[in-house]
Amino acid sequence: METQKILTSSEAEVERRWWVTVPKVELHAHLNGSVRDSTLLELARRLGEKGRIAFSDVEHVILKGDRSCREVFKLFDLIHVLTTDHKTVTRITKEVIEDFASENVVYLELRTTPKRNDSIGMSKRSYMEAVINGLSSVTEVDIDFTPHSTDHHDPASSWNSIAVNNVDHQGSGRKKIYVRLLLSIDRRETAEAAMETVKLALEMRGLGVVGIDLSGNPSVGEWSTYLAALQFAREQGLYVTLHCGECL
Ligand SMILES: CNc1ncnc2c1ncn2[C@@H]1O[C@H](COP(=O)(O)O)[C@@H](O)[C@H]1O
Repeated sequence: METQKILTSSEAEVERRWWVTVPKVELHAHLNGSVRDSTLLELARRLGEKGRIAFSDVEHVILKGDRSCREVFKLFDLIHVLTTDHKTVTRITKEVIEDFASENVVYLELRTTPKRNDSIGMSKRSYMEAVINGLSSVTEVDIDFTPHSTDHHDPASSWNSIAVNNVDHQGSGRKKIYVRLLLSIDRRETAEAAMETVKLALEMRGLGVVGIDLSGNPSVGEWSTYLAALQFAREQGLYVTLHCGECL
């Protein structure tokens, strides 16, 4: 039987650094699941100062290591309270891309749930505009997030008013990351909201949207609610990814 060598901490650190240098493809990143702890703590502290949350109650929740499935979805609810405004969505998108690139991810499929929040004038569309603004504002690395083919480009689309900026300093020796997007349907959503997300994804194909994701707490909702939207997505040529029974 093969025995596994136990690494000393300095050997483990050498190995970790080596893995960072390896070019990688990341196919399963959730935007709000990839936010820096330091950013979450900063946002929580700010909301605490405004009296909207008790910072001391959430600090340990953010920093906790191992989490049960229930705790994971509770944490997502907290993260959404902290991040769901246009400015912060733009900020976290930029940071998440730069973090993946710094770990030598060269191709990233980033998924996120377009969210509607009438109290702050947020629609699913304006949420996604904030994401695109985040991609456009990446400065630390070169980024390619719009396919160069114009197959799905509609010159009359209102998305044209968004400043889309593929930054590419060819030959500069800078890191480069290709980013494509998936729009997620949360299992708490209605059939109508799911369909709205699919239609938004179709409009955004020229902006690097390649698919639809069904995610959210697996103990919530019925498959039949999303079926029509997912079938429509497939008929229209979008890829579909499903979370299924990862934890119960
Ligand atoms: C066992 N792992 C998982 N199973 C199911 N859904 C998950 C998940 N991990 C993340 N999400 C989904 O992604 C959202 C956070 O990112 P966005 O707000 O979309 O950017 C979570 O609220 C959940 O709906």
